[in-house]
Amino acid sequence: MLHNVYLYGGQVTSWKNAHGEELLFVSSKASFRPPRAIRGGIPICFPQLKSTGSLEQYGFARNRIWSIDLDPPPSPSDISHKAFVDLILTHSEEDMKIWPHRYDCRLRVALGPTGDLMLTSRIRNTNTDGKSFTFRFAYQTYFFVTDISEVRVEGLETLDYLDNLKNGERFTEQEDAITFESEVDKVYLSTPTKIAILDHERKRTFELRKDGLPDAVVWNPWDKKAKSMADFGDNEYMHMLCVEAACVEEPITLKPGEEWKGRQEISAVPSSYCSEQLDPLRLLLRG
Ligand SMILES: O=P(O)(O)OC[C@H]1O[C@H](O)[C@H](O)[C@@H](O)[C@@H]1O
Repeated sequence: MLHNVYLYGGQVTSWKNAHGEELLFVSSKASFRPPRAIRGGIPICFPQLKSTGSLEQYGFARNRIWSIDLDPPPSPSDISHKAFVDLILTHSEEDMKIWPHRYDCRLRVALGPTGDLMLTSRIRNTNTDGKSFTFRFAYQTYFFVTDISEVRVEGLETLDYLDNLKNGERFTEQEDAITFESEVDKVYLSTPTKIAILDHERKRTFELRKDGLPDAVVWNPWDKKAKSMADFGDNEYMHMLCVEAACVEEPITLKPGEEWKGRQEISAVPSSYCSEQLDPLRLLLRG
């Protein structure tokens, strides 16, 4: 059996392991109304996050039709990818009325030799008027989990975070590991490059590795908010967790001709996975 990945527009909507098990969450109430993003999978959020600017919530990229990129820039990792597809989104006349910039937003979706899902985004400023632009970005990844109350996230302990449920106020995480018993909507700042999501019930660990994306959003709407969302089942909050490699606190600025790159890789491994692997100091000591 092969590892599988499915795409809908610029959004990964399914990622299956070699046993055919779905690893991403997609709501049973997700509404497929192209080009709108659907509730689940991995929507790409660009150039705005939340309602921090004048654009639609989380920017327009997740609600656009992307094209196959027939002329992607060469990538040093080409040979190690088992299978990949290159997509591109560029400025449209319509979007330039709301965000007056020219850009190439490229996305490579690749499956590694052991089924890892690798997403690489490259955004280039192609403005011809000499103007820089500024943006934020997130891979809004919905992981499928068996039972949220049995899930633990490691790698974010002791970090500072902005709590979206408290008007974005800044706090420091006090818990040894992050567990879930109510609504959570936090932006962890300057996070390590590896985060682990342990699904105890399924004895499975997702390992998320990232590059170029310093922050990580952790979100679960829990029961009350779930009921208020039209495209989300009342009890589906039990089976999902968003952990999003993102660039939230410090936006990225590109001058004309400049390019930014942000990567996210996720693996699903059996839970003999050890949290020690996340501790860079112990890794260094081990040499
Ligand atoms: O409904 P959406 O615009 O897709 O947003 C869904 C959720 O995404 C993120 O994870 C945010 O941190 C949440 O505040 C938001 O509610």
